[in-house]
Amino acid sequence: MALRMKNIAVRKAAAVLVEDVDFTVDPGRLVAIIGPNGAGKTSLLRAGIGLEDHRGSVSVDGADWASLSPTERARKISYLPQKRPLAWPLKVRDIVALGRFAYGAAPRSLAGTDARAVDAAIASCSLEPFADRAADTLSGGEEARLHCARAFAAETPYILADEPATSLDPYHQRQVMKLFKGYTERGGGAAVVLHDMGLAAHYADDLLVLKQGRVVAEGPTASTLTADLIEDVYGVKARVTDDGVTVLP
Ligand SMILES: Nc1ncnc2c1ncn2[C@@H]1O[C@H](COP(=O)(O)OP(=O)(O)OP(=O)(O)O)[C@@H](O)[C@H]1O
Repeated sequence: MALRMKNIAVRKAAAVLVEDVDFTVDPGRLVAIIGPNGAGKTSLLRAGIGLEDHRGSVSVDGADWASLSPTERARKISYLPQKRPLAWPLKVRDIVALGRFAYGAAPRSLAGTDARAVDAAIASCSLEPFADRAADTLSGGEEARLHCARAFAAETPYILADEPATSLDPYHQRQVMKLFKGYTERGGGAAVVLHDMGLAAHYADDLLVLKQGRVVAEGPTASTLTADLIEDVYGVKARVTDDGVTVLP
């Protein structure tokens, strides 16, 4: 049981965006994908779920991703894209209910399992006070939790999230990471693109480190995230301690 990507490569004309990346997300693990701007993190996630033309193969719990129908795929992996525009002023509860779409649930008439999944997702993301508000009235932190709730409502075994904590204040960044941690503690497998190495150090079980489209390091966070790695990948000096990561001036 795992989400496995093998030999993933993404090219656009002469540009190599991702080259020969192997990547596994195991149930119960939170993997942080880190690397500088343009390293290929988004391209890898998009290729992994078939949104980007690519070479290589993807399997989910033993099933070849290419052979799954759109509905089967939507029941396996939730994807939080980097850009998450809210096109309509829908109610928070109705947006979370979109997570049940792959089960045939109509947002305004949820029952049984669907209603329970939506209520649980709203509760786990502390969105009860906002459930009947128009989503375009939420603050940035509340909106980030809304997107997490939509993903959790789908009750997929895997979630891929592209920078879910970016542009949030430190408190809300931690809140969002705790949501993913809770999801993996309940048995889900999550891969989360992060730019904040402190968050990665604190919350991720494993790291996948990309640079110029290639994997330069991977493994358990504690042994993988070193000052040498940070200098090699980002070109900055850093101090890595049990308390976290400090990027030096
Ligand atoms: N259609 C395209 N043609 C050429 N290059 C592209 C195309 N799409 C993306 N790229 C380039 O591919 C590289 C990888 O982009 P990607 O968005 O995957 O990186 P990223 O690691 O997610 O970056 P960031 O941290 O800035 O979000 C970037 O240099 C980007 O400009």
